[in-house]
Amino acid sequence: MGEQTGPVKRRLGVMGGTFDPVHHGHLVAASEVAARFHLDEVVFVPTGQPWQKSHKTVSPAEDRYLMTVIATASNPQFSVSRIDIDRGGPTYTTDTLRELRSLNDDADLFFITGADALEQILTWRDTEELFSLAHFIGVTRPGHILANPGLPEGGVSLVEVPALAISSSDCRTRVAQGDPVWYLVPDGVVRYIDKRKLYRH
Ligand SMILES: Nc1ncnc2c1ncn2[C@@H]1O[C@H](COP(=O)(O)OP(=O)(O)OP(=O)(O)O)[C@@H](O)[C@H]1O
Ligand SMILES: O=C(O)c1ccc[n+]([C@@H]2O[C@H](COP(=O)([O-])O)[C@@H](O)[C@H]2O)c1
Repeated sequence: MGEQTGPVKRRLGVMGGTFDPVHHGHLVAASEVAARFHLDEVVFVPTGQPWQKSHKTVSPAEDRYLMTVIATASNPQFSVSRIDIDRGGPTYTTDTLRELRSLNDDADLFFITGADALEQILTWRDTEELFSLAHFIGVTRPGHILANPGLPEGGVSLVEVPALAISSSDCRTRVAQGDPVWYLVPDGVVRYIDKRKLYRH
């Protein structure tokens, strides 16, 4: 009798973030991980309420969602999900991944995170469950050391991506000071920030 093999699973990348605004660092990280890990798709998931940023002012979820749609629209491998925004309440990645698993039962999930976020991951909610829901991929980010801070053996891969020293906070500060953000964020996002007068204080 021949060996029984199940159907080949889709490989779905998940890029969670506040995306206030989304910038080329996010897009390059997603694109590089998609290529290295042979992902079929990367879904960007803007946070609803990022509870660890509750001391900061965060732009309305609809603005962050629309900027993410604009930034990813030209790439057929990228999509954007509203699940964290529509769920309401503080955003926990365990909820995100559970929901994505039930919506994509034909897929294995790969959660993409920068070195700074990976450093903090043990402070997230329900960390024991977290690593059973997806494989985690930590990517390099200028100014942060990419290391596995005691995370489960085999549950995390560390990947070097082209270094882009861009952060959303720096983009917000630049707009507030009247400095350009052209080429730090996609052109459509520059125009959206301008149209909605975001980050001007
Ligand atoms: N330049 C970058 N290179 C690689 N990963 C990045 C980069 N910028 C952000 N990330 C990762 O993308 C995810 C979402 O990041 P987030 O939306 O918080 O952007 P940010 O630039 O870190 O924002 P802020 O400056 O407001 O904290 C996180 O996992 C973060 O580590
Ligand atoms: O699950 C948690 O407790 C948790 C705590 C902090 C951050 N996260 C997730 O980490 C991703 C990056 O978050 P941020 O705040 O750096 O944009 C995003 O998907 C967040 O929902 C998740």
